[in-house]
Amino acid sequence: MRAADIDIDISGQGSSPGLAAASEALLLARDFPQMRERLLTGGVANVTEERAAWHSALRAPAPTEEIAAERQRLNAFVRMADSERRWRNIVHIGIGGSDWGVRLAVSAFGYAGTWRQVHFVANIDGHAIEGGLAGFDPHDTLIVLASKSFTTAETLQNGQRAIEWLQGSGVSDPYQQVVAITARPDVAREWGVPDTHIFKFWDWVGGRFSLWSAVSLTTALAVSADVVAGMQAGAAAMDAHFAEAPFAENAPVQMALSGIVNRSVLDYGSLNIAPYDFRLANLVPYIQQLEMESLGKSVNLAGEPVGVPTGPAVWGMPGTDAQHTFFQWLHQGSDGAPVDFIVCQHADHGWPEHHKSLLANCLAQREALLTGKSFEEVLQDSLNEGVPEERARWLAHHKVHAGGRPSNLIVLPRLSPYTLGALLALYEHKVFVQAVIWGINPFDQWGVEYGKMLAKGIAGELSGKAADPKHDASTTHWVKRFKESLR
Ligand SMILES: O=P(O)(O)OC[C@H]1O[C@H](O)[C@H](O)[C@@H](O)[C@@H]1O
Repeated sequence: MRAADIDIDISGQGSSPGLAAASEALLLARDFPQMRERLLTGGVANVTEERAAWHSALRAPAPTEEIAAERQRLNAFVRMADSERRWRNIVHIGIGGSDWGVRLAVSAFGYAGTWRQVHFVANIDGHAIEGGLAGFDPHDTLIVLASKSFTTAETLQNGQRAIEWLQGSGVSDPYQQVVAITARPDVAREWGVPDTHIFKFWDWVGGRFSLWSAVSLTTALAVSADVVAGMQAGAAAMDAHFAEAPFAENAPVQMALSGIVNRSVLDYGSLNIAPYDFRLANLVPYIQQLEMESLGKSVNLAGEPVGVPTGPAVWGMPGTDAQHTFFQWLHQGSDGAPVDFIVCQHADHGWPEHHKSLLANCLAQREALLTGKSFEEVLQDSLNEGVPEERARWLAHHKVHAGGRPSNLIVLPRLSPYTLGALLALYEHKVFVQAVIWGINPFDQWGVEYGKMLAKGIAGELSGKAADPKHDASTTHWVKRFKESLR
């Protein structure tokens, strides 16, 4: 299958004419065409939060006037900063969707260094902001605060520290060195950020889709505005493919269906992402957030249990590092996991022998998982090497590779903003199709909200508020103990 310049080989997944017919019937029974239409036209796709999930509008070639105007403002800001050679350093402060996408784009296209240095600060751990500010000249640093809600504790606390750092360093007008990107411009204004430094996005952009919004300002400043535009164009091409291609040739649909079989029928509990590209290390956490926040649900839209296992745990690491870390588990462990191999046909460096090895490793790992090696084959290998038969038979049990482990091979012609944008949209739509089939809302994240709320309560207790009597005994013990050490 080919979609937006990307080849998607799903021949490593189970298939049969019966399965294809049943899958199509299931999609229709779930009103998939109508649900897709609602998603792509800005209807209320996120029913529990009563709003659209219209991130596709942000990359449409002809978006709304409001979106186009905000894009122009952002590009003008980047042009101004570049022409005046302002801000050698950027501290990008944001977390989750306000972080991973930008980190991914900057590491993918700025891997060989950028003239502006960027530090990403997400974690509430004070060491993160300490390291994020270290080594930068405060007079030549731009602080980018990226938060859709402008209420996220990590981002606000880290942002406060960064502003104090500017103030404490004698910067004459610190807020001229602060930019806010948010769906709550009013709150950013209350913080003191000037209007010209506030870039807006909208309530209907889910947090994990923020990459498509003005949050990509950091990408534009660190690498270039062309990267942002290229990623948008690639994602828009994948949107068009998703909207128009028949089910049998629709890459997100087909990837979704095999993922459902792997999870809900074959009972694989996880999905491994193996980008054979050093530049795509941050693709793993990006897809991890996309899939696990979206599909980490077990009730359907009617509020009833789904009844089958839903979204898998997503994990991974770039190959070939992964081969020396956990691939043994994939080859011979008792559980195994489907693997998405992602690789570029052409490299952008000047050492063809490295790329040859990379491609060979990618294909070899996939083949080993797929075809395996039987008892008879490994036995014969040992006998050919002269191993005595008794030992060879014993050894063969250890060397057997069951094979039959499912995988996808996703081949980009080369890593460009266009192909990366298309790849991300491929995964987004795959996740959407799976949510439709399982009947769940992929656009909310109540578990994250619950955790945030509890943390806020405990932070209050650590600052002296009365302990919540509803805590379990262990939490009560540790709140008391940490409170003492914080005095
Ligand atoms: O952009 P913010 O409002 O600060 O939110 C940052 C992140 O917060 C939570 O973790 C949500 O689950 C994410 O989806 C979101 O991206």
